[in-house]
Amino acid sequence: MNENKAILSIDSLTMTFGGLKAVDDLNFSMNSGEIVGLIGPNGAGKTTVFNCVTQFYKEYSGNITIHGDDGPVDLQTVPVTKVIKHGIVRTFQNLDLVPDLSIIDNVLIGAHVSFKTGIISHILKTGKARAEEAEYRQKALGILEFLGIHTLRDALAGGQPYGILKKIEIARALMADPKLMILDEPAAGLNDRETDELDRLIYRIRDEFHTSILLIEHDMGLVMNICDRVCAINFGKFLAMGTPDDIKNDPSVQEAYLGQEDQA
Ligand SMILES: Nc1ncnc2c1ncn2[C@@H]1O[C@H](COP(=O)(O)OP(=O)(O)OP(=O)(O)O)[C@@H](O)[C@H]1O
Repeated sequence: MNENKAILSIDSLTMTFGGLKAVDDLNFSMNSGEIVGLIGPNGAGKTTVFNCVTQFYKEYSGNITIHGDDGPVDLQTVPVTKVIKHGIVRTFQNLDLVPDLSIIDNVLIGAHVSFKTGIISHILKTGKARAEEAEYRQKALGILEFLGIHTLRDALAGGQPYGILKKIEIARALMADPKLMILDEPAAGLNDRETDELDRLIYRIRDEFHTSILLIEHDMGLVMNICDRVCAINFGKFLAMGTPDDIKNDPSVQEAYLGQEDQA
């Protein structure tokens, strides 16, 4: 599925730490419904790109634009806490869950951004707030079912295997009805069976939730299997963007990765 309508554009993105250009005049864009992988050797600048897109870093130069239903929005004008309102959600490599809460309550944390009734109504548990909570609980259950972990809904998140924890984080992100999901190393820590399942899950998320997916992943098998297109960077600079086959055969990409092996 590729609707050929831009969802995210990155134009001349540069992010500097002291004297170091972590991202250096980077340009790429992705279309609605696309699964795009951002790859590059260690220290290439991938995480910095994610942190700029999600506005965790705001001191960048260049433009990052989300093309939502209401037209293009320059994300630099959007506070980090409001980025989710523009349909962008992110999962973290270091899972950001509350171990002492049940799985479903962890997922419901992702819904607070969408609540229409105010916080006071929720504290006072007014009828309207209770109805809204019930509606979101139902939605959370549906998402847990989609991910195949609904029977665990009342179990504590703490102590669950890594594969389950990752699914809880994905469930929480899906509560926000994302237009663009940003996945930070989704396969890290998963065994082979879980990684195979992740391939299919990412497709199902794209197709059933009508979202685009941008991912950083060191597991090249996963990247090459699932991505429609791959963007390769090194030393913060654009190297190449194309289909997985184009990228595998691109001399500049091969050289960047060989350089990394030489250092190892
Ligand atoms: N907060 C920071 N302060 C200073 N330097 C940073 C900061 N974050 C990243 N860098 C530097 O910017 C460069 C790009 O780092 P970044 O983490 O974006 O790369 P990456 O491609 O995500 O790497 P990896 O694959 O190893 O996670 C590196 O040289 C890194 O040391």
